[in-house]
Amino acid sequence: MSNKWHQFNLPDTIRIQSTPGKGRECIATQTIPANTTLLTVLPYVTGIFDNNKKRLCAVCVCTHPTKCFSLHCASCDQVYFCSAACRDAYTQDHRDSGCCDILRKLASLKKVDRHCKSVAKLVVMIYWQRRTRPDPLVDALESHYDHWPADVKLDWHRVRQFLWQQFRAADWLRPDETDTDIMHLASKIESNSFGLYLERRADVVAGRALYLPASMFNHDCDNNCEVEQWTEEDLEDEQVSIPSHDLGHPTDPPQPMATMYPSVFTQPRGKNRQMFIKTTRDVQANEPLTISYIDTQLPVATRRQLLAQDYYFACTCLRCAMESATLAKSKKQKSKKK
Ligand SMILES: C[S@@+](CC[C@H](N)C(=O)[O-])C[C@H]1O[C@@H](n2cnc3c(N)ncnc32)[C@H](O)[C@@H]1O
Repeated sequence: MSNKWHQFNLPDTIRIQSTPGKGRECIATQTIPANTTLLTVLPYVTGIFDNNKKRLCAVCVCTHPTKCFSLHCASCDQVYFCSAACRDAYTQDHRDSGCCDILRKLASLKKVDRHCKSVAKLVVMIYWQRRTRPDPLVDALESHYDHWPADVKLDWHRVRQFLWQQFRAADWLRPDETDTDIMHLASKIESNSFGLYLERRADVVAGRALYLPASMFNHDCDNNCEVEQWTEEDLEDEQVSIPSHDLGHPTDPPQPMATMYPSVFTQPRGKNRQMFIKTTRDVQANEPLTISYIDTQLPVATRRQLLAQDYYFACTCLRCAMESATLAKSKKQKSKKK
């Protein structure tokens, strides 16, 4: 086993194995019962989507319970904070404003695909962060850049040029680094990051984050593990109850109390967005440990299409193989009948 895989800091219950057609995958080293938490990971880097940047704290990644945070980084205006403590943690880390300059320019870049912009935000943060907190695991992540179709590469053209120029001017590049390396990082982010959901709104993806050790978990349409995220605690402690008629017209009939939250909290609302990976059923020793990247309730053709289109791979799981074979057989029988 390569030494670099040990750097993923996985627990003793997991080893990494390289499997043809699947790359590296996590394997159970022993029998693991259902509902066992295998990993608890903090994000290496998080990027909140522009349309939710006021709703999620850029440091602890908690969600404002009802509206928007007002504290923000005055230098770039791209990141918002739940509390002065989170703002101070961020600005202390970003005292050198190079990151803010690039984030601000990126936000105002015109005629750029929104998805590219949101991935590029993480690229900037990783390049900035690696100057003080490099992590060799970022280099070890899998990239599918070489498989990107020409139209996707074209969508990226402007952002690619922008990042290359900015990183060069800021002196952030390693001596032999090229603009293709920047694109490989963009692809690694696409293939290895996890969606950040609004707390209590599991249907709204509000950003994405890299949880490095979790990036070693492959997809399976019959997965035996699941991912959970968690942040907030004591959410209710700062809510203020206001009689609703204070908010409405004085002649309105009396209403029950309404709950309000301040736009700046006295304490950080969370302890970063932790990710848990836990088993959903009993797993045998030497069995691959897998999660699902997509909705596994979908029919096989749709699942395979989504995985190819969004993740650039043809799923080699047993369920796909069996359902694809059944589908092919029934199509053959139908065409014979005709
Ligand atoms: C998050 S990474 C998982 C770790 C990866 N295998 C590696 O070696 O770095 C996701 C990548 O793993 C591969 N992969 C994951 N699940 C797969 C599956 N069911 N079939 C084939 N390849 C898979 C794909 O290349 C995918 O882009």
